[in-house]
Amino acid sequence: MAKQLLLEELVTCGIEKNVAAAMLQQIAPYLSSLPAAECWQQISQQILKPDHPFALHELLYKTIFCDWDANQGPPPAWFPSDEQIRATNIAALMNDLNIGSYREFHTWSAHDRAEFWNKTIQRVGIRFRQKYQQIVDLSQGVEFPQWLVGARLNIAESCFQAPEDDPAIVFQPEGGSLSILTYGELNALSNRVANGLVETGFRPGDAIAIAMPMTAESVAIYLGIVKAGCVVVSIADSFAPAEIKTRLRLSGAKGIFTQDYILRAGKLLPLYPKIVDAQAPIAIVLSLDSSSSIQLRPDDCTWEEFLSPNKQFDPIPARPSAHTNILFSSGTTGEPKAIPWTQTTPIKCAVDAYLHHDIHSREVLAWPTNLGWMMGPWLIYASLVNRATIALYYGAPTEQGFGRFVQDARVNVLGLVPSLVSAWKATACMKGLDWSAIKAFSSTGECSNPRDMLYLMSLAGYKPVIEYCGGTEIGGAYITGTLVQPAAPATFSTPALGLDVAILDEDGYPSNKGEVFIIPPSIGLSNELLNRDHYEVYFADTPTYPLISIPLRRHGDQMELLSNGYYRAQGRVDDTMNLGGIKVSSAEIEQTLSVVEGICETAAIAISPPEGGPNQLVIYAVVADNFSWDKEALKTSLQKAIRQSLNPLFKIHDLVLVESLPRTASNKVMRRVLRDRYQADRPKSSND
Ligand SMILES: Nc1ncnc2c1ncn2[C@@H]1O[C@H](COP(=O)(O)OP(=O)(O)OP(=O)(O)O)[C@@H](O)[C@H]1O
Repeated sequence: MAKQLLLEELVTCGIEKNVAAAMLQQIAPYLSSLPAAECWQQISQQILKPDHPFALHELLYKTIFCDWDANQGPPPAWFPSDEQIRATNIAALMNDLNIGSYREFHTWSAHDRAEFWNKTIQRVGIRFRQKYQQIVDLSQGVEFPQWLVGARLNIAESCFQAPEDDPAIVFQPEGGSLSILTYGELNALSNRVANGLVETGFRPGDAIAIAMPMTAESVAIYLGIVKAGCVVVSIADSFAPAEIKTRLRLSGAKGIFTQDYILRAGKLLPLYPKIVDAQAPIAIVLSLDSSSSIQLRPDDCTWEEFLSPNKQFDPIPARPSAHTNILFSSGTTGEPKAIPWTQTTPIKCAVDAYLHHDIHSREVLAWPTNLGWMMGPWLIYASLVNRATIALYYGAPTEQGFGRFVQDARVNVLGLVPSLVSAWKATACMKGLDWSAIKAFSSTGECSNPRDMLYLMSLAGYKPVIEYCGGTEIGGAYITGTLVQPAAPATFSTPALGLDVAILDEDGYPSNKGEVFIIPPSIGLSNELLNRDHYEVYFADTPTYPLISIPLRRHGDQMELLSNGYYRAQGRVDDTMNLGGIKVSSAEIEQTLSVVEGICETAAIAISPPEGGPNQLVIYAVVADNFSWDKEALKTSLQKAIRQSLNPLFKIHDLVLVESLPRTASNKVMRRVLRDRYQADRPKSSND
């Protein structure tokens, strides 16, 4: 089919008629002469600009790829050039190993895992006090691997190998200006923390919590705790006292670092009183607002009182399996799990970042998060082990101030959760900024939708989005992307290097769509849980992969392998529904609905009717502020989208319009809460 583009179509996107005419003249030769991929490369890099209306970006993308086979998922919106590929860390390693193609490289990494980790540990320069005699001992089975046998290390030491004067952290308080903490300064500050801990009476192995925003100080505190041989207990600052209390109890924390207030969108929110309500142990309190003299409990002390003047500290070496951090999963599917990270988990963070995000020394990496979510500690190791710079903005990432920070700090890799992009798209607050320093985005936390990811790519003149899916108990990703492969919005191009995945159907046979299992072992995969039986949670009753008879590790996600070898996330196994005998994931329905005009976001849930019988599909939807909707008309549009793109048999039973969707503290939609809410409200809201 010849690609056609009409002047009126450009004008409808908001382009002035004479500008549109000139643009059409530029575009037409590409459209008529080049294959789709090349045509898109030319147009996306040379004609489309971040300031053009997004409707124009979308129109051109759809027109150019009008013949694209939808079984392959969305078409790529970024293609690496040979020069870009040659400059990557992956290419350097492939060159070393004399491996010619990425697929071959992944196969090698998954088959010769010991050698993969041996090589990458050397590449990123992990420091050992005593080197390992063996990379992995699997004598007790892949479910119980012993990594780096015989080694002694303190992983914080691997964070300080950049020149002392290089920037370790670039940061900016809300309304303030950019500041830099060098590697030398961060090292000295974390040593003062480690000395402070020893002087206060803490001993190696003690668990010490951090409940405060991710700031230059909290990064120094994190590294100081690890240097002292203690264990960080990461608690997100947004939690209520009861949740903080549970996490302190589960981890047996003996002390806590916190802050008096948090500044968010111009408001001072008290944090220390929440710590007191949680009956936390001895607290070391940083002060955001020096004018407020918050009354401390008798045993608590201020940051200034706590900090040792001694800037030298010899980090305590430990076994590879020693805990460094206790994290909690987000609890999307139930009670959060208390997951210890060992001295080796950070190696997974650093190696993923080195290979998949292609982090080089002195590059700047931003990822709005908190130490309470795995991406917080991940960001520390991903940046510092690779001698790069962490970029921290203390204000809300939903506002333009954040975008300006990304511009001014010359951020090279910007990570985020998909809901942040929806917010930026809804308010257009990131328009007009210069994000040209960005070389890649990364999205994690929950399923993204292709439209929002295309929008994100367009904000920086088309740079790839590395989808990054894993979990707290993985220390990184099990499935992701690279900078040596084309990037298609909201898809993954590869299982993570150093491991492999298997997608199985309900009967345990390999399939293109179904539950995804991890083929272990890998550095980063957890070996213990504090509040559950690790083997029961991840290995008991999992199928054995037919061809290789290795026990598979459960993760609870649904995945689809597309015909071009890329993957698409389908949400959690628990969010899968059976509609009229056909299995479908909520994520698939939500992705389909995301393109309907006026829709900001949706959550699809299945409800069992009280009288029994097949599940019914209920859609919760948030609509755009400026959209004048009529519920029945909207329901018809949604139904039409499902009929056209998914399956005419999936009938929407009910549409519920809401202001916002319930989310976990880490921003994940809690469909189980919606299911409970709908069942409870059913007589009122159902249209039976
Ligand atoms: N890029 C992504 N695309 C799709 N889903 C993602 C992505 N990144 C993360 N996720 C989802 O988040 C999960 C990991 O989150 P986390 O470790 O916080 O555990 P959780 O599953 O949310 O919590 P719990 O185990 O307590 O239910 C993944 O298994 C996946 O379902």
